[in-house]
Amino acid sequence: MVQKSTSTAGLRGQVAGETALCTVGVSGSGLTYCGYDVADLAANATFEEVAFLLQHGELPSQSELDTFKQNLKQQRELPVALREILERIPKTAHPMDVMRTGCSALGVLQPEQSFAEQDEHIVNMLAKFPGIMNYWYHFHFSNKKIDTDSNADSIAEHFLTLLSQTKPSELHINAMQVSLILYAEHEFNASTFASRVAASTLTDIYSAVTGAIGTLRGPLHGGANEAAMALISSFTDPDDAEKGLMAMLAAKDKIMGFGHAVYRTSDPRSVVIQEWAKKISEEVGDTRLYDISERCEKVMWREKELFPNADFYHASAYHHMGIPTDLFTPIFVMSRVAGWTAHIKEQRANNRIIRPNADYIGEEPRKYQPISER
Ligand SMILES: CC(=O)SCCNC(=O)CCNC(=O)[C@H](O)C(C)(C)COP(=O)(O)OP(=O)(O)OC[C@H]1O[C@@H](n2cnc3c(N)ncnc32)[C@H](O)[C@@H]1OP(=O)(O)O
Ligand SMILES: O=C([O-])CC(=O)C(=O)O
Repeated sequence: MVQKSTSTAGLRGQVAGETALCTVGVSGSGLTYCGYDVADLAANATFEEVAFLLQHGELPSQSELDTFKQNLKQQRELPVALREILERIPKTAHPMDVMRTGCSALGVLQPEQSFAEQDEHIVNMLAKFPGIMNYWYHFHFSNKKIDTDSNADSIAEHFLTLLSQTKPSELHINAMQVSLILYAEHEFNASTFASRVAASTLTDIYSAVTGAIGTLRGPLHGGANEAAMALISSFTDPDDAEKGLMAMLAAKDKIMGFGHAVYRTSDPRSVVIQEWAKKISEEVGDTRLYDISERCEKVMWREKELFPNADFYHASAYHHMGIPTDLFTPIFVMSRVAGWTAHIKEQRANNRIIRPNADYIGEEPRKYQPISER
């Protein structure tokens, strides 16, 4: 069994600030957004309701939700200069680099001039991120300059419509709603903390979100959903997965999509997305990757007491929704921007620059030596 670290390396277990947005693992495994259980939200809410909740601390009334959705719809079209920038980013770029550059470019073209404008810029990012990803993707991979202004009712439907260039099925729209809700917020995870550190310098909102996107990109964080896809698709069937995993564990490899810095026994998001992964696999009539995933879960618990995190079952779910693997982590961005920006607002509302100390472990004080004497 893996010994879960009790050291404070990586600031593990340290309190680094206050938030009213989210609790993670308080009862060992739970997750709440502004007091609501994430499983309750995933079963009943839309992503827009959850984004509003994170931004305003309360669920919207019908008229508040209608106005919020209307504002989001009105901001979907990308400025010409941004489309030109996206066209110049090479086909070989990683889509997360496209998202990072797209967000940064938005901050150049439509800068946040004062914090009083922050809500407008949050709507701007929520509305435009699906278009940024899909405009670049279609320009390079289907030789099309797509219209990013769809009539879709939700961000979930809008993203899937732009990607497939057809009307997505209700099953896929509902699965994407759930996925966006599960990914929306997670307390002081690495990318959110990065956004709060940036915000604490009183920088603009696009700079703080650009830093967060770069932080989410890594395989130990959001990039794990893509790495989990690479893992499960490297196995031919569940028995092959068991054999392969045992070899990887013997070689002390990290198994992507397993383990967590805070949860100790389970990630409450995993069981929710697992159900959707099963439904979607059965709908396409191909449960091979899902069956492989289930076996991985069994082996990892038996061998290491490690459990699937939010990313693991997203891999087979997204794959069978026809989403290219490289776009998995950018979808995480389209959702987590709701959480990042809620934290940026919270940091700004009660700010002190985040500037911890370090324990010095270097050389004792010494005199400069001229280069001729070294
Ligand atoms: C949405 C998200 O960002 S969820 C996280 C996504 N990331 C991944 O799935 C990547 C794989 N997982 C990991 O690398 C880790 O579990 C992390 C980064 C998520 C958490 O890291 P930590 O807080 O350091 O984990 P923890 O303290 O529980 O780890 C203790 C031991 O378990 C091992 N361990 C943890 N996760 C794994 C894993 N997935 N595979 C193999 N061993 C693991 C660690 O290597 C460590 O062993 P060591 O002390 O010999 O180095
Ligand atoms: O909280 C973390 O460390 C990582 C995580 O699960 C998330 O950001 O969703």
